[in-house]
Amino acid sequence: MIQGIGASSGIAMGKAFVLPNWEWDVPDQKIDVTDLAREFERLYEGIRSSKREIEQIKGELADVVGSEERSIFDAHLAILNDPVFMNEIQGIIKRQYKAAEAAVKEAIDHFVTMFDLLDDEYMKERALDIKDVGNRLLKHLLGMPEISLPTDTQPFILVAREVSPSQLVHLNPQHVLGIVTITGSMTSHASIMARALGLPLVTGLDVPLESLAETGDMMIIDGDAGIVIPRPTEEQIRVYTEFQRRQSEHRSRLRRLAGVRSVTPDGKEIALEANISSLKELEVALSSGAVGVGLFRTEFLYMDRHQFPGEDEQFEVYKAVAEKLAGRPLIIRTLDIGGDKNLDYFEIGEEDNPFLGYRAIRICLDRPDLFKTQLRAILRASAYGKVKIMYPLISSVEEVRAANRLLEEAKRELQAEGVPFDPNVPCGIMIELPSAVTIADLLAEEVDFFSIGTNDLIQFVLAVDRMNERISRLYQPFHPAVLRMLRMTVDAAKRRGIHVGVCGEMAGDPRALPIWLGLDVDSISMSSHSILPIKERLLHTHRSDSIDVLNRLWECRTAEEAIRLLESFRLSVEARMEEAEAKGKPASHERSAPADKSPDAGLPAAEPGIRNSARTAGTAGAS
Ligand SMILES: C=C(OP(=O)(O)O)C(=O)O
Repeated sequence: MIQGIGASSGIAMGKAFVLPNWEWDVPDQKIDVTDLAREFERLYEGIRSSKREIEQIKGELADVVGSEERSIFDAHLAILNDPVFMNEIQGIIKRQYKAAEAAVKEAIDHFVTMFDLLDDEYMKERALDIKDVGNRLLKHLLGMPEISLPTDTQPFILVAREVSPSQLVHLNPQHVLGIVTITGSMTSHASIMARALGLPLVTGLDVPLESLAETGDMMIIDGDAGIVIPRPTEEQIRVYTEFQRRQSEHRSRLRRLAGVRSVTPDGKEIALEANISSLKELEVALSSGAVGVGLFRTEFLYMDRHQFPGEDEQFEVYKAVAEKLAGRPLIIRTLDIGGDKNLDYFEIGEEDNPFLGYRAIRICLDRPDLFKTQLRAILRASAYGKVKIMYPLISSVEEVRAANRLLEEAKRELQAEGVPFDPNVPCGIMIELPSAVTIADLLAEEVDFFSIGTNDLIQFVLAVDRMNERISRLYQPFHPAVLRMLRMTVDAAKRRGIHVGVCGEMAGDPRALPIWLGLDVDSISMSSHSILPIKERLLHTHRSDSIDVLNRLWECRTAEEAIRLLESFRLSVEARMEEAEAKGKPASHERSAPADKSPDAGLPAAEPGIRNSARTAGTAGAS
């Protein structure tokens, strides 16, 4: 049994397929001075073809993975546009009279060695991106076909020294059970991609590839525990088969919770809503039992296109989402571009600090034409469902008032045109800036609801760029400063009697559940796949216990202390869940659960409650 990093959850059992090294054999070919122009033209054509191919992959992925995963390929496009990378290649062709492919190979080796030498995870990841893009470019220059994996065999576990996101997108999930790589990390692009594709992945193994497995060897991988078992014994196979059976039972149990009310044993109900960015995602959200959409990220409507979407186009999307929700609440967040979300056709310009720059509501207030187009579309959709409007990145009362003035203007226009809309459409704001938290009492007087955007809030309270992997350990959701900000926000909302929800990633973190229950927030909105696992916990978590935990949480002086406290509470809830499961007894208030026949879209591989105990038994026997 080999311990690595469990980078994508789930169990896979099957035969190994060891991926041959995806590196082309490139002859170190020289050219004549008269061939220089031709060689440059070959290079540019190769770059054009590579870009076209990457754009095509992005397009094909639109239905399969989210925007975060697709943006990996934006990083690849950026490399092909990078003057430093290109100058290096052109310089080698010009000065050393090398053929384009030989120059590309030399440039890749140069940058990869340089980044690898830095012994820094982040730089190693950039090296892998350069290798990936470089290999694609070489493929075009050499006129080679895509490396394909076998499709005529039984589904297999892919074993490789490393895999690139480009290789992963060409995998047919029907042929691949899981992935093992020698190098990689939790945050590597391949891991992000595997999670999005739902493939178990174990990486970071301290063994040579050759000794790990040969093609055809039986193998078990456990993406939750980060374990690889090459050539397992009969007993290990039996234990993991049993474990898989229990996982599948757990998934069915979770599915049955979809129609159950999310209420604690002592009666506190909290609405579990979904974060979505398209109509397609709404289907998964509804089959996961979401009682509404707490965050519709509209910026994705504006991406992967060449101009701003018009009012009618936006209206059709918002209306379709509102209608599908059939009376359940829908919070539509107005355009939140800038920062890490840029549009090809809207020039923001170079900024030293894009997250602090021209973005979100700042752009909208600066460009009333764009903003009013969206507001009119949302207002028109409000005639078809329970629509609410939410402004992002609010830092002052003036901004709320300025946005509301434009909203009123849009309402007046629609009224004059005789177009139906809800004149009382609720209007709220994201609380994601420390300034908004500190004046939450003043803001609460101006709006109908707050939604705490913990992703940005954490980054701004702690001054930690949420996209910078090098400082990701400083991005601490349970830092006492963040916890105090949460308390201040909820207190301000409660004093004014307005609805308060949470819509950042923290909402779906099981450790944070007692915080929301203790603080008494009204709704939490998360990725659809977190809804049922969070609901299962909620059904076994008393609000009174959560209040006790919260009282102790305020005493914690460090994030580490806070996490220890929340972890121990999480485990105590899991013990209760397991006890109930062992007795075959659902929580009293979940007995009326109607059977949900929906497909298991959005469900996680398993939940810690069953995972931990089953694996402990399993691995004890296995080792
Ligand atoms: C939900 C949030 O917004 P974003 O879309 O930027 O993640 C947040 O900041 O918590």
